[in-house]
Amino acid sequence: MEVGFLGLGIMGKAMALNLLRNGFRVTVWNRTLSKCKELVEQGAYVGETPASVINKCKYTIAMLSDPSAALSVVFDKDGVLEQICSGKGYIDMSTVDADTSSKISEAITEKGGYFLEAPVSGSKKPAEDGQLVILAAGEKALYEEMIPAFNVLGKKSFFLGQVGNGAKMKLVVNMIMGCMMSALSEGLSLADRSGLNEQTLLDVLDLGGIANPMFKLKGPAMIQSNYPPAFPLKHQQKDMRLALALGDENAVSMPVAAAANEAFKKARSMGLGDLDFSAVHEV
Ligand SMILES: NC(=O)C1=CN([C@@H]2O[C@H](COP(=O)(O)OP(=O)(O)OC[C@H]3O[C@@H](n4cnc5c(N)ncnc54)[C@H](OP(=O)(O)O)[C@@H]3O)[C@@H](O)[C@H]2O)C=CC1
Ligand SMILES: O=CC(=O)O
Repeated sequence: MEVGFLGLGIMGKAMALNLLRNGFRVTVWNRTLSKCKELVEQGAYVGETPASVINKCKYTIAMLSDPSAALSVVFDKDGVLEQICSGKGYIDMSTVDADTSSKISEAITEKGGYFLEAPVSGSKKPAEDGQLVILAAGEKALYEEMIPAFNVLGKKSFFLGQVGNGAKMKLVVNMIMGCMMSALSEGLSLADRSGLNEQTLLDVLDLGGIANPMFKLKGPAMIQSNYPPAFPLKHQQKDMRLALALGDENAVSMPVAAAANEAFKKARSMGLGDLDFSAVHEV
């Protein structure tokens, strides 16, 4: 199977490499072209623009930072819309809001193309290991055609119905994750300042009902103030912001998420946006 891949950041690079390793023919594009080099060494082709990737490939996946990047790659000059046409599928796996996804879907469908949103749960390591959880919505036929690729990228795919449902599910999940990370950060600080051992706190948490892989993975590094970026904090704050907007639209009161968002905003203002989201511990 041949696929195009737009966006080779932390996630996109790992996902495209996985597809290559599993026998897919992959044509990549990244705004900063130098990031394509490692993929080319592993057998990928390079497209000069998003439009040229779409022209070459029947299916193209995008993994971009945020709504403005996702829109720009589709609507700007040399973008996806210039070449999308009947028989071609566009799969946006970036985390964006439902409105952004719907705008992209409408534009692609108008040109005769197929659209699927398919944001993922799981970070750098699950992306490297093909263990993502895929939250797809949109064109069911395209979802079914993408199953071979999703089986390589993820451990489980959900088809959630109409466009927007994948985006919303992803935002709800990440809103919960951001709240949990904020709570862990406060707990570690409270333990430390009140004379307790932080590692002992992690050991206690790991044996009880709120044990989870994220605390276990990130906790020990947080104690060392070590935040190598797997999921950049600026993206977690974007997800909190978009989840809160979804709460506004639906009149859902979210005081815990609002407080956590303030902590992530503060962390960004302290220049921590490119570190892992666990750097909210510094706030
Ligand atoms: N990291 C993680 O653990 C996870 C991330 N996600 C989501 O996946 C998406 C990608 O995340 P991640 O890989 O970590 O992010 P990175 O910041 O590592 O990569 C972002 C990518 O978007 C590109 N980009 C940014 N702005 C533009 C633009 N205006 N036009 C074109 N390309 C642009 C970047 O290009 P360039 O290299 O030129 O800057 C890069 O390829 C985000 O939506 C994130 O929320 C979802 C699950 C887990
Ligand atoms: O979006 C981030 C993740 O870990 O999932």
